[in-house]
Amino acid sequence: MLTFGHNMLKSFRMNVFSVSQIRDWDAFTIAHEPIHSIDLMERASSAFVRWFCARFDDRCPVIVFCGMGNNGGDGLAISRMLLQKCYNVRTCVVKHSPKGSADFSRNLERLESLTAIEWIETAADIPTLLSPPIVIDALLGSGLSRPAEGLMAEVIQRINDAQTPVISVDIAAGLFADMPNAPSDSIIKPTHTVAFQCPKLAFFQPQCAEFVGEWDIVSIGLSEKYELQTPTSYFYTDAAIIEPFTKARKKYSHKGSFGHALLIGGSYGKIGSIVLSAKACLRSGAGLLTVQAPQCGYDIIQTSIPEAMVLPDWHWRINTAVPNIEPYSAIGIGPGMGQDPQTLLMLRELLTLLTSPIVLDADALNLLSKHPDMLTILPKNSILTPHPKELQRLLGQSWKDDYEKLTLLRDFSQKYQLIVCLKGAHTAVALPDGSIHFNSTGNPGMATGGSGDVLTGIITGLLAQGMHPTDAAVFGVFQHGKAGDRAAQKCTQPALIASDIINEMRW
Ligand SMILES: NC(=O)C1=CN([C@@H]2O[C@H](COP(=O)(O)OP(=O)(O)OC[C@H]3O[C@@H](n4cnc5c(N)ncnc54)[C@H](O)[C@@H]3O)[C@@H](O)[C@H]2O)[C@@H](O)CC1
Ligand SMILES: Nc1ncnc2c1ncn2[C@@H]1O[C@H](COP(=O)(O)OP(=O)(O)O)[C@@H](O)[C@H]1O
Ligand SMILES: [K+]
Repeated sequence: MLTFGHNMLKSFRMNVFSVSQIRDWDAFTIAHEPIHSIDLMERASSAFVRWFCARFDDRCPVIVFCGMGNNGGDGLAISRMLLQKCYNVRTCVVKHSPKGSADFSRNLERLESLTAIEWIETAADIPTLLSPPIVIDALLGSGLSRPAEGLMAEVIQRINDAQTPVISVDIAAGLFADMPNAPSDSIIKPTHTVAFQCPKLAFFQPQCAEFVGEWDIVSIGLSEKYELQTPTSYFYTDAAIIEPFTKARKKYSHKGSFGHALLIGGSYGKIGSIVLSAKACLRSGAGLLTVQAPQCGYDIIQTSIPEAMVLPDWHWRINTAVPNIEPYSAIGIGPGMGQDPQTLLMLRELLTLLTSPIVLDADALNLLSKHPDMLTILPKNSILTPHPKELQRLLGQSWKDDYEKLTLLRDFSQKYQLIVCLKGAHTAVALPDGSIHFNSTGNPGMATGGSGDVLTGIITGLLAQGMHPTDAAVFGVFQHGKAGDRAAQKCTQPALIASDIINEMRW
């Protein structure tokens, strides 16, 4: 029955390192490649310039704002490279320190032979950005050690006021890469961030959205060995995830080879939820699907998804019956289910019968929140798919910022040994080993009723086919977003509805 093999997660994730790890990674590469730090800076800067030139031609005037650390050093090298490509470039350096870093100083010498540097030593020196050029922000990078203040804060403010495209080198000036800023901090609001080698934790935090903008990663060839040997708890799931899972079906396989899923949900007025889950479950490749729903859903489900079998509850409006779980290879429960006391009894009884992981969403999560004792009887590696409000209910508390939210998410997942997919723009999948996997796909068009029901169906379908629960969660979240992206391309984000995600599912 196991068609996908065992936990393939290791082969398809990009590490998200902390600032101190990035610094060590840098040093490791310099020592082991070996390469001089100035040449590594040259490599980083040319990677940025390649990205930049592919998007902006040399008719766009460019103004590069530099600090005096290595981020500023990158900025100086970028200025030089753009000048050599005949771009119209002004270079301004904020004199925030008596002395620049060694590689900043080397790059300053190299640039001074090509052009005049404009030093910003007081607010009066800040150039007016009237006919808006493109701003490259190389003021401060991952070496930020305190919030930007004084002259630096003033420059940041002026750039933000200019309403011009701003491209941040590595990370926006003033933004901490892996810890929260205070609301009053001065931070560049870039249209785009071009980060070196790996994303920063801040890129996945909703509270940092305006300080990140759109973002891309450019490779600067840091040591692969370091990446493999250095433990981290944060990962980014990119398109490489698809490859280990794209296996052709065996010639003599049959519907029994792909599992039998059971979905439980729906209630009077909310049968549509379980219909969406059911369609997505079948599209995920499950061999057979049974849907348990109240009587009122019988005709609706049989008519809208003839491929699914229906197990009607005796109750007209709600789910009450505990199913015989023996025939099923995976169970998903919750979409549109309601929270009637009789449904609660059914859920509680069902949980005591389980021996393998289950998928829980929506009202199943709300019932768990009200009766947290049930969390302890959930099979290890069960998959919960809360949106932030549902997570808050599960935790029984809120969080002061998005960083604390991640800590609470991880603690919860580890305490109960559950997989928790916290849904959002970069859905965060927390695993019982303490790792958190941020998703790369999806778009705001998916912020529409029923999108989450589709995800429940997908993950249940993957689990039914024998996929390891961690793979089913991370891969399912990725494919859900990917289908959403295809759907948005076809019908635009505002017009996207959950059914479009199902129609764009392909493996
Ligand atoms: N492995 C990588 O990712 C590489 C990174 N490089 C660049 O190096 C950058 C990191 O360089 P640094 O560590 O020099 O860091 P920064 O360029 O961010 O600057 C740090 C300097 O600014 C000072 N500083 C910190 N916070 C300040 C504030 N709020 N106001 C004023 N001054 C402040 C510090 O005391 C220090 O002197 C990266 O962001 C990236 O641009 C590349 O040059 C080479 C490879
Ligand atoms: N801005 C966004 N960017 C990317 N994905 C999003 C965005 N908003 C919502 N989604 C995705 O859409 C789904 C919404 O789920 P949920 O909130 O449970 O909706 P519903 O309960 O209506 O089904 C989640 O998978 C979420 O990750
Ligand atoms: K920067």
